[in-house]
Amino acid sequence: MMRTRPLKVALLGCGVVGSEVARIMTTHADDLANRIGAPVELAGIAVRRPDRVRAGVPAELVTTDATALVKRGDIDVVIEVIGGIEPARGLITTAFEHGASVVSANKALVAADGAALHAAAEAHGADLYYEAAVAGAIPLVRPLRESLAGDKVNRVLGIVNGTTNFILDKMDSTGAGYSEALDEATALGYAEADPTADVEGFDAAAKAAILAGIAFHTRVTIDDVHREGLTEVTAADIASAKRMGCTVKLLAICERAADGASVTARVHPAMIPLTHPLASVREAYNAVFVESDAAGQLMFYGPGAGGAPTASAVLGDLVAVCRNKLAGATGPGESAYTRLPVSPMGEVVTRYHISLDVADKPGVLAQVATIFAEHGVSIDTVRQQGKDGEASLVVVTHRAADAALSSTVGALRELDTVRGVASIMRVEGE
Ligand SMILES: NC(=O)c1ccc[n+]([C@@H]2O[C@H](COP(=O)([O-])OP(=O)(O)OC[C@H]3O[C@@H](n4cnc5c(N)ncnc54)[C@H](O)[C@@H]3O)[C@@H](O)[C@H]2O)c1
Ligand SMILES: N[C@@H](CCO)C(=O)O
Ligand code: NA
Repeated sequence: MMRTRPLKVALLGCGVVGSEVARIMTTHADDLANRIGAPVELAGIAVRRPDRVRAGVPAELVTTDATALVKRGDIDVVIEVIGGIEPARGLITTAFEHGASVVSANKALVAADGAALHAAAEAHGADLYYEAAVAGAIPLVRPLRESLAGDKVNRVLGIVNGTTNFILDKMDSTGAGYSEALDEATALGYAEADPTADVEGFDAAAKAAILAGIAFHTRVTIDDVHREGLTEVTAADIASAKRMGCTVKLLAICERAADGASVTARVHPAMIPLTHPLASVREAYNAVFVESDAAGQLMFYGPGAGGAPTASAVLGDLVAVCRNKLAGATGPGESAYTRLPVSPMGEVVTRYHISLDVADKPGVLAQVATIFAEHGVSIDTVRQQGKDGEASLVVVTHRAADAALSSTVGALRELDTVRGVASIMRVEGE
C-alpha cells in the first residue's frame, strides 16, 4: 500500500549528474513512488552558482546553503553529487547526524575515507550507498556487496574510466590527437571537473580501491593502489601494440594473491590482445570482469560516465535507500572482516613489453638477454629492427614479479649499448 506522506530528498550539487537526477526524479515521480511505496519529494537543491539557468529545476528549491539544507531535520535522504573531499565529507557526516541516509557518486571521497563514512552511517542507523561512484550506470557495487556475498571473489579486472577509454579509442581509431580527444570527452560530460584525475589515473585508482575493498571484504584506500596514468602512453606504444595484435587500455586490476594472504590493486595502461573482450570496449564505455570461485567469470558492461547514465545508478540507490527507510531497516554496511593486507606493486606478477633503443652491433642482444636472465625474468619473444647503426629491440617477457622487472630495467639502463628505454608496458588478459 502506498504511503501518502512523501520521503524528502535533498540534492547537493546540480552539475552534469545532479541536473539529470533532478530531471529524472521529476519526470519519473509516479514510477518512483510506486516502486518505493511512498512518493519522493525533492525538498531542496544546494548549488554553488544559483544564477546558472537549470532547465526543469524549480527555482524555489534552490539554495546556496548546503549545510542548512542537510540540517533541516525533515530530510530523509541526501544525494551528494558535488564531488571532491570537502565540503562533501562534512555535509555527508552532518546528514547522518540529522537522521538522513546518503546516496553519493563520489569515488574520490569513498576511496579516501570510506571506512569513517560507513562508521558514521552505522552509528546513526543510516545507509550509505554509492553505486554511481564505480563505473557509472553499470551495477557493480551492489552485485559485489549483495549478489556475490555468498561467493569468493579472486579477481576484478576492467576498464573503469570512461574519459581515458574515450581518448585511447579516438587516438587508436580516428588518429585524433590527445588534447582534441580529451576536449571532446569533457564536452560530453565524461571528464571530472579537473581532468587530471582521469588522465593521471586517480579516478580509476579510487574505483579500484572501492572495488578491491568490497570484493575482498577488506579495507583498501586510494593510497594503497599503484597508479600510472595515460600521459606516458605514446603513439609508438599504440603502434607497437598493434604489431603484436594488441591494443592499449587503461586497466584497473584487483587480485587476491595466490596464497590468499594478501591482495593487490593497481591501475596502469596495459596491452591486451585484440581477441580479448576488453579490446572491443569503445568510447566512454566501461567493462569489468569479476572472477570468483563458484560463479566463474562474470562480465559487466555499459556506460561508465555521463550525466544520465550516472543518474540512473543514483536513482537506483535512492529507491533502495527509501525502501530501507520505509522498512525501518538499513542495507549492508562496510564488510572488511578479512583484514587482508594490500601488497606492494613489486609483488604483482605479470608479463611485460619493453622497447629498447640499442646500438646495432655484435653481442648486444646477448648482453641484453643476460641481464634478463640474471634477474630471473624469462624472455618470451624478441623483435629487432635496425637502422643506421642503431636498433629498436622489443622484448616480451613471460610472467615475472614487478620488482624483478624494475631491477632488470635498472640494469639495462646501465649498459653503454642501451641508448634508452623507450617504453615499458605490462601485457594483460592472456
Ligand atoms: N560526470 C560523470 O560522468 C560522473 C560519473 C560518475 C560519478 N561522477 C561523480 O559525480 C559527482 C559529480 O560529478 P559531475 O560530473 O556532476 O560534476 P560537476 O562539476 O558537473 O557538478 C558538481 C556541481 O557541484 C557544485 N558544487 C560545488 N560545490 C558546491 C557546494 N558547496 N554546494 C553546492 N554545490 C556545489 C558545482 O558548482 C557543480 O555544479 C562527482 O563526485 C563525480 O566524481 C560523475
Ligand atoms: N570521469 C569519470 C566519470 C565516471 O566516474 C570517467 O571518465 O569515467
Ligand atoms: Na556503478
